[in-house]
Parts: sequence; structure tokens; C-alpha cells
Amino acid sequence: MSMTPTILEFPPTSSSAWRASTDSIAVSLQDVSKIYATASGETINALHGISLDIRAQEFVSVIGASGCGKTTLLRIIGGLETQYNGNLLLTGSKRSGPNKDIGIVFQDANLLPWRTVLQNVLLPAQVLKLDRKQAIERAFWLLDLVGLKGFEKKYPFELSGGMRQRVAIARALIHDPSVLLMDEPFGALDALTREHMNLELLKIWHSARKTVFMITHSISEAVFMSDRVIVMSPRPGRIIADVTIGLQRPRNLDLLSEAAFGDYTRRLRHLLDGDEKKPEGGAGVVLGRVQYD
Ligand SMILES: Nc1ncnc2c1ncn2[C@@H]1O[C@H](COP(=O)(O)OP(=O)(O)OP(=O)(O)O)[C@@H](O)[C@H]1O
Repeated sequence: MSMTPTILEFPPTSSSAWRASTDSIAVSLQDVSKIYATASGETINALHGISLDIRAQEFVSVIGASGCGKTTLLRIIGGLETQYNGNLLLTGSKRSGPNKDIGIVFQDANLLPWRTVLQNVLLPAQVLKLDRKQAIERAFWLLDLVGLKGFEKKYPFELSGGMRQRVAIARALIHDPSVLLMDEPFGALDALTREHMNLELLKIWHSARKTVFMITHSISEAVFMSDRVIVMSPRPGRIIADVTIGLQRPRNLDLLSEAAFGDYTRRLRHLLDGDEKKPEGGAGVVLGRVQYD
């Protein structure tokens, strides 16, 4: 089987005002592989030969079967996993270990129950010893941005799941990182709240101008949110496709019923299922230029 990922490029249709990504590379993974050694002496080949460039301010999602190494990849980018082969470059410099220029949101908001919303958001600023007055100002701005103005003094138990996750997003952005990593951030939410959070996150992404790398199990969420969707093979995780999503921005929920949206989700599902066929008679049959290996 070819190791080169399928590249699908579609004509860019984004309006210039919403074209967030720049030409500079924010995150570069070069031939990254990861083998876990378990306590029983068994080895687990989690990732193999991952090479990926993410442009500054780009929104990139990754999809793949359970256990294919998505979280491992995110942990490597986030500096939480330092034992791996290959290179990680963040804004051009080789990195290993925790990085202040990254914010991470996990599936569970993990708020400290004894701290208020404001105090939770301020936690990384305290750990990083940032100027308190500026951090408080920024926390208020972020809580406004995530739609939680007026909730500063509430405690986590007084919030819904979606609100708690919005606090987690504000907390991840308090130190103004340029890269936001999200591991199934809305996986625990009901479908309606999830759609709402998708819209909120797009607004936040646009206002805060971050590079976003998001893991999701939802193909439609990946298409709706992203500039590109990375498709991974089952373990050991490899990149099998890198699909540019050329849908107009700004995006709203009407997009979900558009034909082009359905075409993307169908194609990604086929790639995940491994039944993407090479078109007979050359490339370019669906939605513009399509290049197959
Ligand atoms: N600390 C660890 N020690 C040993 N094996 C691990 C460790 N962490 C992950 N693995 C294994 O590595 C593989 C990839 O795990 P990972 O969590 O990255 O996958 P994933 O794609 O994020 O899965 P999911 O979609 O279910 O969250 C899995 O087989 C998992 O069991």
C-alpha cells in the first residue's frame, strides 16, 4: 500500500475576510513515529511516519478509528509526550516538552470545583506567573468571547456541560497561545449543544486568530469547522488523506444541508472505510481537482 497520503484539493471559495490561515507554518511534524512500551513488556506501534504541516491560523481536524493514535499525536504536539521518533517544529523551532505557546482543551473540562469560573480561567496565568491585572482583564474578555459574561463568580456545578467546556476554552486561551489543541472538545455534549458550540468555536477562532488542531469523531463536525481534515489509518496511525475543505466562510448551520457539504462528508467516510476508489480515466471527477496516488 502506498504510504503517500491522498491529497484532495478543492477550489478555494472562502471570502478573503474569513481566510484565516497565513503562509507561515505554525506546526510541522516530520516523520513522527511513536511506540509505547507497556508494563507487560508488549510494544504498541501507535503512530508511524506522520508528516504534517499546519499553517498559522489554520483550522485542522483529524479523524480516524478509535485507537489510531490521534490523542498521541495531539500530546506530542502539545509537549505532553516527549518520547517519540521524528521531529516537531513549532513556528520553525525544534521543540520537545511543555510549551507556553500552546493551549489544550480535553473532552472533559476538568474544572476545579472549589474555584469560581474566573479563578478557573486564571489558573494557567497563575502557574505561568503572568501579570495578574492583565490576566484578569483578559479573562473577562475571554469569558465574554465564549458567551459567559456575568458568570465569572459562578462555580462549575452551577454550569451546564456546554458552559463548562466554554470555560475550559477560555482557560486554554488565557496565556494567549498561538496554537489551540482540542481533543474531542464537544464529544460529551448533546447534538444541539454541540452544534451551538461549533458555531461558538468558529467565532472564537475568528476573533482570537489561533491555529487550531482538533480531534473529533464526527465527520460532519470536522467538515463544518475545518480548513483541512486529516484522515488517519487504523493503528499504527498514518495519514492516509489530507482533504482541503473549500466551503465558504463564514459558515452557518444551513451549510449542513448543502450538496457540497454532503459530498465532503461522504468522501471522508469512504476514506475512513478504506473504500475510496481511484477514478477511472484520471483525476478531477468530484468538486474540482482531485489527485490520487
Ligand atoms: N500510555 C500508553 N501506554 C501504552 N499504550 C498506550 C498509551 N497511550 C495510548 N496507548 C495506545 O496507543 C494507541 C493509540 O492511542 P490513542 O489514545 O492515541 O488513540 P486515539 O486515536 O486517540 O483513540 P480514541 O479515538 O479511542 O481516543 C492505542 O492502542 C492505545 O491503547
